Amino acid sequence: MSQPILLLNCGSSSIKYQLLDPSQPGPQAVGIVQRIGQDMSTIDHEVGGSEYHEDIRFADHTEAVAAVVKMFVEHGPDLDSVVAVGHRTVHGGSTFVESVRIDDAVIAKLEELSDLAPLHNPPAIAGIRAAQEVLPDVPHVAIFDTAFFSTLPAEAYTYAIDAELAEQYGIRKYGFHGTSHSYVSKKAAEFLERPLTELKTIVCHLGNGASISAVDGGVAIDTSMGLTPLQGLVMGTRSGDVDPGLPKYLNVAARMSVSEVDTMLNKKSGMAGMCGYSDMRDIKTQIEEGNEQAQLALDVYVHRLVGYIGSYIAILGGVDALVFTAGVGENADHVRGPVIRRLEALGFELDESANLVRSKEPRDISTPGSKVRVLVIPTNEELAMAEETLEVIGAEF
Ligand SMILES: Nc1ncnc2c1ncn2[C@@H]1O[C@H](COP(=O)(O)OP(=O)(O)O)[C@@H](O)[C@H]1O
Ligand SMILES: CC(=O)OP(=O)(O)O
Ligand SMILES: [Mg+2]
Repeated sequence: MSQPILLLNCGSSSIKYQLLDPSQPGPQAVGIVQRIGQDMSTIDHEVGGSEYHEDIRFADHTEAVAAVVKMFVEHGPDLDSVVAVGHRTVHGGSTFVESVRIDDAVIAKLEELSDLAPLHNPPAIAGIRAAQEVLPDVPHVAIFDTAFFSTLPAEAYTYAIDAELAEQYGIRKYGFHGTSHSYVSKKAAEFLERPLTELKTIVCHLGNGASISAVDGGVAIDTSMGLTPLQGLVMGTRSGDVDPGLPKYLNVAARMSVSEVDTMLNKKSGMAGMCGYSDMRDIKTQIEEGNEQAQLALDVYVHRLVGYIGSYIAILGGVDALVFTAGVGENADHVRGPVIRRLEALGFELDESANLVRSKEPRDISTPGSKVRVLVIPTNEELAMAEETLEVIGAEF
């Protein structure tokens, strides 16, 4: 019996979606809306071997979700037989450590958590509301980015701040992109034909948002994002790590409010802040055209990443595989190349021509002599979300 599930993955700059039927191989439809909120957005919808593309500006995720629904209406498949919808929901806080069926109380809690994920929970809530309007009679399930990191040891998730304050306000490292880090670390073990339980893996999820995790035997032991998805690596528009003294300094020196500083760090920093471009494709073009600011921005991005990789090798006590995934990790050889070259002293050796190969398949881009396997593994958050959705609705049937 056909039981398609609709999966909506609202990222900060994109919406990825799939219609998946667990009884069928491969998705029935797959699509992506990109560059939401930028000068021009795109939507690509793929069904039964046909591809549909439109260039339209979507100011926000509500407009983008409406366009996704329109694609289904115009080009199919019919959404009438959908049995459930799975939504990527970034911040679960301490309330949600596993996937849940969405009701009004869940939405209210997600709204409360919006302050902690201002670029993510509001789009996810917009996606949930829009999808509930189109498909009011089926269960909607929230799958949390934070869930995979609920295993972090206390020494990794505790901030060195006033313990009572931390307890009262739930201040700790939560970690994000967990569905992807979990999926990709399992895929790495499969690709290497080694038991997950014996593998030390570092996963670099480099998209518009970016995070890195240390996974020991399938269990996450550290990750770069924190209380919010702002901490850690350099991202498209987010600063990642800065001196915690910065808000106070800007408050005094530039008379910026806390909220202005927060907006600056989330939306006007990272690659966009340093060189005016948030998209690694544009940054590549700019560097080729001699833009020195773009080159500096890439150098900062690579420097930060190399530092985290070195730190996670130390925390893991060694590493078997370093994995690149998500938009930048899967596609940007001009990011992977400089990172691996700088890790040569630690036994990493890049196969330069393998690094340039374009593919949607998992692949090894290290030389046979490299002490660490360097892999590119396309993430598939939607497939992992489908499994979660089935588990939640299965338990309720
Ligand atoms: N062909 C490519 N070359 C370089 N970078 C790319 C390419 N395709 C996508 N990207 C990068 O991937 C990013 C989007 O990654 P993605 O994982 O889809 O992000 P998110 O889920 O956070 O919206 C874009 O901002 C762009 O920088
Ligand atoms: C949590 C996060 O940063 O997600 P995204 O990469 O989709 O923006
Ligand atoms: Mg993403």
